[in-house]
Amino acid sequence: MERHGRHKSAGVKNECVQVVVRCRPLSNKEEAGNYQKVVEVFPARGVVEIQNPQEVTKENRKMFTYDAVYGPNATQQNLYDETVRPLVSSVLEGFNCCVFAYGQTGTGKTYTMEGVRGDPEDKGIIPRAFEQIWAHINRAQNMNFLVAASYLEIYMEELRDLLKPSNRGGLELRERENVGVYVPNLHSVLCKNVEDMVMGYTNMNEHSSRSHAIFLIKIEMCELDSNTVKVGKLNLIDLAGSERQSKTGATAERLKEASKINRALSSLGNVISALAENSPHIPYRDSKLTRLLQDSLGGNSKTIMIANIGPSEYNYNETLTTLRYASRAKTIQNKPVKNEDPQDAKLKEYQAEIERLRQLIEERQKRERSLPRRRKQKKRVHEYEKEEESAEEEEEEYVSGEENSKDNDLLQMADKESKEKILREREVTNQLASKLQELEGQLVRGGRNILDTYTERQMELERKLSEIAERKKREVEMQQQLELQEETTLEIRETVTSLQQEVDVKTRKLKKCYAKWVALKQELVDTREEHNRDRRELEMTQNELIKELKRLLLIIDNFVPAEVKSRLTTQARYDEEQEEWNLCPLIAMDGQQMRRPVAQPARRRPVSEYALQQIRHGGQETLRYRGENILSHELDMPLRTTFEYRNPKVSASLQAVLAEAMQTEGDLDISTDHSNYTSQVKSRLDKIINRNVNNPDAAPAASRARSSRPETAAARSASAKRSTSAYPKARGLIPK
Ligand SMILES: Nc1ncnc2c1ncn2[C@@H]1O[C@H](COP(=O)(O)OP(=O)(O)OP(=O)(O)O)[C@@H](O)[C@H]1O
Repeated sequence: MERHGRHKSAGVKNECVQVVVRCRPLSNKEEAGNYQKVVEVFPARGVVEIQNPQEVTKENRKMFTYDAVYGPNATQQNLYDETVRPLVSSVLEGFNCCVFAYGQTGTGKTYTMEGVRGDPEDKGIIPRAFEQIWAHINRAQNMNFLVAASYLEIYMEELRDLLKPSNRGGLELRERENVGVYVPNLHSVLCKNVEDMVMGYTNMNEHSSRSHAIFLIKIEMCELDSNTVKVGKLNLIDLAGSERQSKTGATAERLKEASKINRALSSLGNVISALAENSPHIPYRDSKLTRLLQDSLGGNSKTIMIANIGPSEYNYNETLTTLRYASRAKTIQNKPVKNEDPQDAKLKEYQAEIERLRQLIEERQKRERSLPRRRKQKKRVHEYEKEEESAEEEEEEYVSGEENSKDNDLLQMADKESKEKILREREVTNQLASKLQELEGQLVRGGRNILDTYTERQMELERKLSEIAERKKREVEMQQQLELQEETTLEIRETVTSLQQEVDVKTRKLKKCYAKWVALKQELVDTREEHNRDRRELEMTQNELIKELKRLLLIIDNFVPAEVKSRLTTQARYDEEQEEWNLCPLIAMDGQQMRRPVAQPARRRPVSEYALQQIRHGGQETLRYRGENILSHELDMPLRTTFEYRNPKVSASLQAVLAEAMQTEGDLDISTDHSNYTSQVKSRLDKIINRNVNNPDAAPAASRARSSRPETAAARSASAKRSTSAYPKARGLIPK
């Protein structure tokens, strides 16, 4: 739980609002009413637990953690020493600090802030803070202090001066940069000692428990050696009790009052929530209370919120609300800054004025002292002059006697005037001296208490107390950290348990999966073997089929005419369903089926001569030759028509060979029988071919003439083929 020492901007240490919860004992009334306690506090851990009285189960207990928690047995001294004393020490270092007590009516806010008057044991925070401040001032060496106290209340959104009741009505809130929110005409009393402060405080008008009472202490401090000034401010606030309207007693006036108080308190709640949620808009301006607390909540101040609660089941809802508010307030961050050398410090003004008055008085006193001396000197000079002039005086006795009496008169007059002047000067000096005394009286000189052994022991005790407080705070923090860690450990343990269960389930699943995997693996082996068998069989079948195909292709290539073959390739379609090959009709370019033209049914067929003769001779066999169209049968379109027929081309070389065979060595005897003629031609051809093979240069002229032309690659391969065979191959046997 890192609550202190968080830095936000360079140089300024952010500090969270410190939240302390104090639970009072059951009141006599509550005990008499036999109300149950629903609140339990654990100061060592900083924990408060609250149980819903309607549903008493362990799950219904709500737990809240705070910076410190005090139960019914905690003393005022404990609370002060552990939480407020360090804060007041900060005031004396020049910080703005604030302590405010929040809670439902009758939960002990006034008891905590003021305590029981006249009972030194039960003194509250305010009188104890006075004591601490003055103990510090009385011990501080070489320092001047100016201590001012004000006391005001906010009642139904109206500010009232509790130290000067005549000041009522005219008080307003103002805001100034570097000063913050302040009340301009608020009466403040300059205190010279602790008695002044306590007297002022105890004699003041008592505030209503339905108003917010704010005690303001401003301490200006000046170190005489360095002449540096610091200003510490302490706001001690006893808020009005938050109360349910149903519990207030329902007079119209009371309801109006309660609703106004609640509005101010709810605006305080809204400010706390907005700050806790880091909202961009903080509604400080919603009420005078929140405006006054502006610096204390989220501003330049160190703040302690004391949330007072009661333990009774009767107040369960209000207590829960207070605990929730307090919990939210924990997250509010303040930015306390030391107020060093402020421009508006009165102390500096006072010191300058005192200095000025001192110098003035000194000058006047000097002048006063010098006046009678001057008068004596003047007298002596006058007597000497008189002796010098005595001789001449005898001669002119009459005249000089007259002048002498005049001089004496003048001297007497001067004496009288200077005496008056001296008296006047003295009077002014006395006035200045009394003013100086008054100003000096308002300034408090530190270090009045001589550092005797008692004071030293007291200081030591205070040091020890603050040490103990610090340790206790650390203990609570550590305890809270420990609890957090325990919680985390528990969570981890739970997670581990759930993980173990998960592992068990997964192991079972894994085993099942493994068994399946083994079975599948075996199946795979079986399937693979079966597949191999099938494949071997299929390969054998494929080989057989390929053999058969080759045989059939050989037959097609060699014995099926090209056009039939072409028809087969273009028109043959495999019918997947019937698993057989069919010959489809030809499809024209336009996608239409090509049909053989049919004879026009209306036109008559030409009748043959034979048929005509038969008709003439009255033959009965003419039915067959009747003139009507007998071709109703649809035939396939031929691939070629007779128009497309071309004579087979005989290659030029063969033609040349044949021509030579026909021309050379005389005419062939065509009259002889056919076999003789054929053998003659054959022997001639053999001769020519042998000659051509042995002597290619002696090839016929036509052939030579062609070979003299540059040979293309195709021509070269054709001639190579020609040379391998003596005869042109039969058409049907030419390999495709
Ligand atoms: N911690 C405590 N120990 C003993 N008595 C307490 C404690 N807290 C409060 N009380 C007593 O409870 C009563 C109510 O306390 P107090 O008047 O301080 O409440 P309050 O919150 O200020 O009420 P209101 O909002 O009406 O001003 C007083 O009699 C007071 O002595």
